[in-house]
Amino acid sequence: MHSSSSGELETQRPVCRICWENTCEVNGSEEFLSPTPCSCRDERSNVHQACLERWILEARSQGRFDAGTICHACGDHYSHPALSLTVLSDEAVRDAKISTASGGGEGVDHREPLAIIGGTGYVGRSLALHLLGHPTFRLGAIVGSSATVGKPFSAVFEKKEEALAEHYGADLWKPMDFPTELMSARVCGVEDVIERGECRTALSFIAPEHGEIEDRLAAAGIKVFSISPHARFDPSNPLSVPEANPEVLKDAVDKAAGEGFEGDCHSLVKSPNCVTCGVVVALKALDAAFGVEDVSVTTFQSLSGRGDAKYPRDVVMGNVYPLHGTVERTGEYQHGELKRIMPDVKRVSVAAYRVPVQRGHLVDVRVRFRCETKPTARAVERALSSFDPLRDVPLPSKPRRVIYVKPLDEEETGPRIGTPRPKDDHEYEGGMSVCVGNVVCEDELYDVRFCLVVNNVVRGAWGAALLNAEYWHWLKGRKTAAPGEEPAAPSAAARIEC
Ligand SMILES: NC(=O)C1=CN([C@@H]2O[C@H](COP(=O)(O)OP(=O)(O)OC[C@H]3O[C@@H](n4cnc5c(N)ncnc54)[C@H](OP(=O)(O)O)[C@@H]3O)[C@@H](O)[C@H]2O)C=CC1
Ligand SMILES: N[C@@H](CC(=O)OP(=O)(O)O)C(=O)O
Repeated sequence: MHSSSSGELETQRPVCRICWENTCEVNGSEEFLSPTPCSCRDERSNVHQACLERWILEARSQGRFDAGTICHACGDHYSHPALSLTVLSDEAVRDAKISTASGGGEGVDHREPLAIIGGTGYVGRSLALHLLGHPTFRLGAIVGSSATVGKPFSAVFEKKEEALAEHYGADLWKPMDFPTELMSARVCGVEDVIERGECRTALSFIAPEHGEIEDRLAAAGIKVFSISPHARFDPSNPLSVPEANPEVLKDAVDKAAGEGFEGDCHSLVKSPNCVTCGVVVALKALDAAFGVEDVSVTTFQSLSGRGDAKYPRDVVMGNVYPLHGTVERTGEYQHGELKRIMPDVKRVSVAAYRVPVQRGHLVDVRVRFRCETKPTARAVERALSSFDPLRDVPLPSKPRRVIYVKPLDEEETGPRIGTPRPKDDHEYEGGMSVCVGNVVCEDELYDVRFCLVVNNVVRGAWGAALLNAEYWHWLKGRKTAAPGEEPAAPSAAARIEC
């Protein structure tokens, strides 16, 4: 019980068992999960959903892979529908006996095997951890270059993680822990995947100069979902972010059905650049509500955006530098992709910078609207937070909230801290939600400006490819299960009157 300065006892308010506050320290909610997700009782039964999700992710990143399935306080198995993304069903975890292309393989696992191309890289390693608990896909093959083929995945994983942590230092870089569940996995080559024929779906995280690997897989009849810039601007390859342009994959599946699905593998399903993946959902939400005319984007991109390639420490530490004119074409990609996904936007201006942050890209977005009467900041926030165009489509990796709108941090004592911030705001819903804050409409040049944090490794990389794979399979399932019956058409958010 708290006591006030006058010595009077204040009425005790229930507190969350994780943050020890009534108001959630993650998102300001005062609601506790109800019903309680485990057998914890009395004062331990109260828990904010966002706090629990954050705790689960932290525990998992420290190698506790049963976090999210079992409550570490009472030992009970979690069951709560609202925890669908981060908390795995008991069944999914029990069944998660990983069989890899060259080892493991005990037990029956009915989930579809996925090949991860570029699986030994930064994005691939992060996905390998996540797939341990995925309800419909399992790790089928970890594919690397000739430098790593045949090696134990654990040795490659740990060596690369150690190298990054040593290079950037513990203050900046936190390595991922290797999961014991994958101890028997070995790295394999692309030819192994093609010859074995077990994996019919591949997620590709490969540099553009090795893009022919994707073409070889496609030619072998394997459906490839890729984040690589390779062939990303080829109009025959769908460029898809399911919440932003759901019609693109839907059209592709309709077309594939006409060709018999197995014959469709020639087209690669592409996700855009990591920044585009985040910015485009916010812009689509605003376009549906107010009509987007012009967009200016300035990015502050974290170091993990370049995977295992290490920037010289003395250049990046305590520094910021423009990416324009360097080998990194990130700004150029964002410009072209925004124009392709939102062809009605008139003018797009992009400037990209690299900053010494491990994970999470911060993006400053400025927009001019088409609507005559300009919206208030609150109306913009409402349009963003209510955006849910796939609400009727049940995909395991789809965030419950596509966009989290964050109010300013308000502390009773001490100054307000500007928000959102990459370090603190990149893990909503396991990194699949985009976080928006700092929404300002009093600007002399633009109708609104705001900041956005996108998790470049999850929402901007493997999560983007995985969501496309899930959506593709869902659309395909609907198509083959009930010919003639269309999946519920995802509709854009309702237009909000200005
Ligand atoms: N990091 C991020 O946040 C994002 C990255 N991307 C894009 O994703 C791709 C991968 O990114 P990231 O994981 O960060 O990169 P990394 O450099 O960390 O990983 C590269 C991967 O490619 C493999 N590889 C390299 N050469 C070959 C080859 N000749 N044949 C087969 N495999 C090969 C590497 O294998 P080996 O270990 O054997 O060398 C490794 O698995 C890039 O195109 C990047 O632009 C997109 C969005 C976000
Ligand atoms: N290059 C991006 C990551 C990415 O999205 O890759 P690409 O631009 O190759 O699609 C970054 O620096 O953060």
